[in-house]
Amino acid sequence: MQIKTSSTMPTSPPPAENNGAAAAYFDFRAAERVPESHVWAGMHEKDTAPVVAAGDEHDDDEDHDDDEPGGDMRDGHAVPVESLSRAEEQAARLFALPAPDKARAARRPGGGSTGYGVPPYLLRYPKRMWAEGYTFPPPAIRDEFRRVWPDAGDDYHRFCSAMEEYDAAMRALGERLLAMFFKALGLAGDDAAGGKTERRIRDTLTSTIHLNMFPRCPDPDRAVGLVAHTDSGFFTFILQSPVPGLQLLRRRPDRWVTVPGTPGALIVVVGDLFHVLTNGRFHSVFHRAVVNRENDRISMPYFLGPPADMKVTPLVAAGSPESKAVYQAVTWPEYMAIRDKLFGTNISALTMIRVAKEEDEES
Ligand SMILES: C=C1C[C@]23C[C@H]1CC[C@H]2[C@@]12CCC[C@@](C)(C(=O)O1)[C@H]2[C@@H]3C(=O)O
Ligand SMILES: O=C(O)CCC(=O)C(=O)O
Ligand SMILES: [Fe+2]
Repeated sequence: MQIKTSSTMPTSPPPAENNGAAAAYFDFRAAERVPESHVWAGMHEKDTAPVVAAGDEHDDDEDHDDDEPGGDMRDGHAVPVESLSRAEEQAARLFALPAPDKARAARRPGGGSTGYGVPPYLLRYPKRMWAEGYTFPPPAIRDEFRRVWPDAGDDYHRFCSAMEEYDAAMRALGERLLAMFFKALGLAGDDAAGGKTERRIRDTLTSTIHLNMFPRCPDPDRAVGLVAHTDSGFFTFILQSPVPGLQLLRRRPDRWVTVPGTPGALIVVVGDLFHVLTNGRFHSVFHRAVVNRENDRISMPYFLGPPADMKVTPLVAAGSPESKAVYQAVTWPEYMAIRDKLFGTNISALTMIRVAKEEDEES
């Protein structure tokens, strides 16, 4: 395996026992120290981007006005909040189950990303992260969680109903946000072509829920909850809880911004395929999760993206100064395959499908 040279990459080879798709998680609860298999050197050292708290940073070249696309989501009742807290509560119950119960639902080799365990892409890193995870597409909830609760009792039903409600709320929000993004880009449905594309994308949106549990950590400076990455799909909703942990990378100068632990706040993370779809006008964002000494943290990122067979083609607004697509059309699986091939290099998969230079650099 190739070892990346960037400062956030550890340099020792992966522990062999962690390479299986269904590798069991380390017993975080019992850990009094961070074992070598989970040590990420250099993560929080001076050579990486400094960390600031949201609100403490100043940015002169960006305007924060009331016309931002998400502006009118704030009033009214965009999201049923009880559904979100119920889902969080049920996610916590899932992770509190005995290890063998969770292990019954382990990812199956070749089973894609569904199941309990490290997502395949993250397994390629030589070190493990301080997290447990469970990934599933919402239509599979009932089948998937029979593996955890084979008796299909009350716990099973409570869990499944909570996840289904969470799915309904997030999907509705995703559809509304997509409409706002299209409007903001001047691609809204007034003209026939734009409207048709918008509808086609909205009506075929696929979603994936990834439940993360980041256990409290005896040495948070030497561990990583989730290594820096961009999401590959269109966009991701990340509900915030009182325990902070999500950090976003702001560029030029690079610094990690800690998202405050505001319960009920939803962060929208733009992914690579939305970057492609909007022809680079919406940028995908690097983000990561850090861990802390005191508290467990649960997150439930909700990923929205195109169906596997949809070629994502850059949308170029009529009458905009920019007149040609700067990215090649790709499907999600094609994009993942490119990203996978580039693992261990410092080359972004977006660069690989760029056909013309964007005016701003992407180094
Ligand atoms: C729908 C998705 C989105 C996935 C793949 C699949 C299921 C799991 C998601 C994550 C979650 C953790 C980071 C990431 C980078 C990973 O390795 O698995 C994400 C990835 C992506 O956004 O590319
Ligand atoms: O837990 C978080 O805040 C980030 C999760 C995330 O980025 C992911 O799962 O892709
Ligand atoms: Fe992410």
